[in-house]
Amino acid sequence: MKRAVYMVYGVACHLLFLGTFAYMAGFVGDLWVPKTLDSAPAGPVGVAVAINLLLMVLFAAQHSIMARPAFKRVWTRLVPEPIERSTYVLLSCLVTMVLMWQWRTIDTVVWDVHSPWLRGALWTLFAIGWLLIPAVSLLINHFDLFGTRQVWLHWKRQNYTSLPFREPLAYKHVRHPLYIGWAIAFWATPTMTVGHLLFAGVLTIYMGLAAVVEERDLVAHFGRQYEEYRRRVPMFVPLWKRRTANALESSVHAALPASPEGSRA
Ligand SMILES: C[S@@+](CC[C@H](N)C(=O)[O-])C[C@H]1O[C@@H](n2cnc3c(N)ncnc32)[C@H](O)[C@@H]1O
Repeated sequence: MKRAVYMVYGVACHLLFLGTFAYMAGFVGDLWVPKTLDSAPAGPVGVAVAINLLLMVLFAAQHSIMARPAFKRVWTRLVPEPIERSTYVLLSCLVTMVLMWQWRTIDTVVWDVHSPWLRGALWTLFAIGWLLIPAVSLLINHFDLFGTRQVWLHWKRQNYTSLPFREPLAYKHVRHPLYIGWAIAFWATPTMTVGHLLFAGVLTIYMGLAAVVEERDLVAHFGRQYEEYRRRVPMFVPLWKRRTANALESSVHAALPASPEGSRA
């Protein structure tokens, strides 16, 4: 009975993610859905900026803190291991929904592209970004990332086994293609407002920092294999010269507090 409940819970959390993701595409693109980044200007700009920053800090804190090993050790005393990832997914969806629900529009236009060709190209890029995210997650570990593999293994009375290091397709060229997909999805728009720019800018900076922290975990988890991968493959920009990239990454690493152990982001 418990295994069936976990299975249903895991699948429900996964489906909730897919729904939240689809809504978010409409939210960011100002398309189809009732509430979007640019749908309803409200109140003074200073207040809107403060609320939006607070929402994004909440989003970043939930995503980062809950992925750390120390947090998971305490957390799994309350939440059973097989549904730990699904619960992470559930809370990530809830935080994302709050962000979208409470988002304050700042509709001052930063750029507005008029050329139909360029508009078409930017919408194509937007679609590529949103398609790249599920595609890359399928390449690497989609069902593990969203917790359904964990409940499925539990359902079959099998122990959880972590997935091995891999370099499928895009991972041969950059170490964080998923974050590149998100960045494209956030930035590719023919009409950029101040609110949209704030959203894209803050979340892009967050992903840059999250990738650095995630890599410490990945080195701790995969060991030399990931260290060697880091030496060989650039972080975000394909063909980026390793020397420049290494210097940049080292300075970010130096600015962050030391982390002794590894986990999944
Ligand atoms: C949220 S995903 C983000 C992956 C990466 N930052 C990206 O942008 O593509 C994090 C998960 O990917 C896994 N992961 C990242 N790179 C990997 C690799 N080369 N091989 C296997 N797993 C990897 C980590 O273990 C973690 O569970």
